[in-house]
Amino acid sequence: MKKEYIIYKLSESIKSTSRIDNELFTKYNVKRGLRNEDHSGVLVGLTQIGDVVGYERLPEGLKAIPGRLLYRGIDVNDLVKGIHGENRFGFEEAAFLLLSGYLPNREELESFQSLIHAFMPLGQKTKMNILDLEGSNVMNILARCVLEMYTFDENPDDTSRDNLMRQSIDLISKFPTIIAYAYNIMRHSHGKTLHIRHPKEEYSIAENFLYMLKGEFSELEAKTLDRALVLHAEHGGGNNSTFTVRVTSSSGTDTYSSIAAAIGSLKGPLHGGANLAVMKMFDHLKENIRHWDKVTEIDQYLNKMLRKEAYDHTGLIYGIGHAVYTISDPRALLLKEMARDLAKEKEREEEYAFLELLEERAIENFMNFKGTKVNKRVCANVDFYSGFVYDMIGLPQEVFTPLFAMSRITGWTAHRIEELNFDSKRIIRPAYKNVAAERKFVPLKQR
Ligand SMILES: CC(=O)SCCNC(=O)CCNC(=O)[C@H](O)C(C)(C)COP(=O)(O)OP(=O)(O)OC[C@H]1O[C@@H](n2cnc3c(N)ncnc32)[C@H](O)[C@@H]1OP(=O)(O)O
Ligand SMILES: O=C([O-])CC(=O)C(=O)O
Repeated sequence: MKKEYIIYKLSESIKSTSRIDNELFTKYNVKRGLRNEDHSGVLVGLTQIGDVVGYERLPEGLKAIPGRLLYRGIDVNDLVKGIHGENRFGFEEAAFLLLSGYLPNREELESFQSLIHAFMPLGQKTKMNILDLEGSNVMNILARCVLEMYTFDENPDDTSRDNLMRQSIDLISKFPTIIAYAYNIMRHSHGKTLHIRHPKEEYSIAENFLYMLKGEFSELEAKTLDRALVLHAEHGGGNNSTFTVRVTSSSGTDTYSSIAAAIGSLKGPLHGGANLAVMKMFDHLKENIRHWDKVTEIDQYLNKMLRKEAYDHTGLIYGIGHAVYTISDPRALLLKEMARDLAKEKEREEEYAFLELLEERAIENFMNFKGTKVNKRVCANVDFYSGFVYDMIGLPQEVFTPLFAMSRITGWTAHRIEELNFDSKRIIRPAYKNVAAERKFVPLKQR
């Protein structure tokens, strides 16, 4: 048999082997996607790190409320506005808060920042290895670099508290360097001059990232990036990538394996990869909708998308909808404010107005399209405006999802530490009901 034919035959078999009737999920009370009938998540763990609030639980059922996000009990709105009100960079502080459970005093913050600076440079060998890592996707290169860090760690498998904390701070510090270098090396493979800049001690993580990525940057760009990093740092234990960290950590595996798995999860377009998917979709809509302010034309196109007749034929409008938030995602509101202000500054108000109208029309068209079949409101999520913000501060699309990882590594490591350190921990192992019939083995010559 030709190799194409055997692949075709095996792939055809998927049609029947992966078909599972919808009614069976109801019959066996299976919580699809670990979600209850009312769309709320199945409770699978307890945490003290982050709280994602989208509804109130009343005796008569769930009541949707405007979304709130808390890091170690502190509202993320207050954190962002508090730090930026003091005109400071805040991502390091958010990382400290998530890892330790409390806000650092000045001396603790300065020591933590020094530690980050000490960990930020890559060893010569890692640098050379990144040069060698061919690839066209920074998330993929990042995951491979993380797996490589295992080799350079003298104590990679030790899950004691001290070692976990050291590894966590090392990863938080090195992600910006790896991502900036990986992007520049990728550009280099397309014929551009290669710049490998050493991180500077006087710079914050946001400034260092911009410096290593593109050399020159403005104060506005660095502060904007810093704010976006604070906003993406943590989202409870249930989001797909953090849950991946918790699942893999519960088996006792090493930090690098667990974090590489989380990077893979975040890359998906339904999760962190949506920030890139939104920008690609936006580029497409800018080209395919002639009048950016004409509601009927926009509605027509969005409906075609929902019917899987246009764009990528998935039926999805990226950046819209969330597993927990229904009325609003607090991060999207802040990013929208940032997008609006930057658009004014960068004279891109027409594009901003189009994106804002797309948000409104997407929500309305989704509700009309699904009708009562989906008894849930949708709202713009964190990924709806972030790509536009990054674009306006001169960041290339290739680093959009890596930036999410560069921030979320803080939440991931905090959750890994928690998973490995609570007394009543247990390996995460849910059940799958087999719904296929049992069959007899048939000897090869009788088939
Ligand atoms: C950082 C983050 O991860 S934020 C999320 C980023 N992802 C995106 O922006 C991708 C687009 N959005 C989505 O795919 C979804 O809204 C998710 C993955 C975020 C949440 O998914 P779920 O919790 O399963 O959504 P929910 O239970 O509300 O879905 C209900 C129905 O609406 C559909 N739906 C949800 N969002 C969308 C959307 N943006 N476009 C079209 N249909 C959607 C679902 O496919 C589902 O349809 P079905 O009942 O026919 O299967
Ligand atoms: O919570 C989720 O499902 C996804 C999300 O918004 C995040 O991880 O930031």
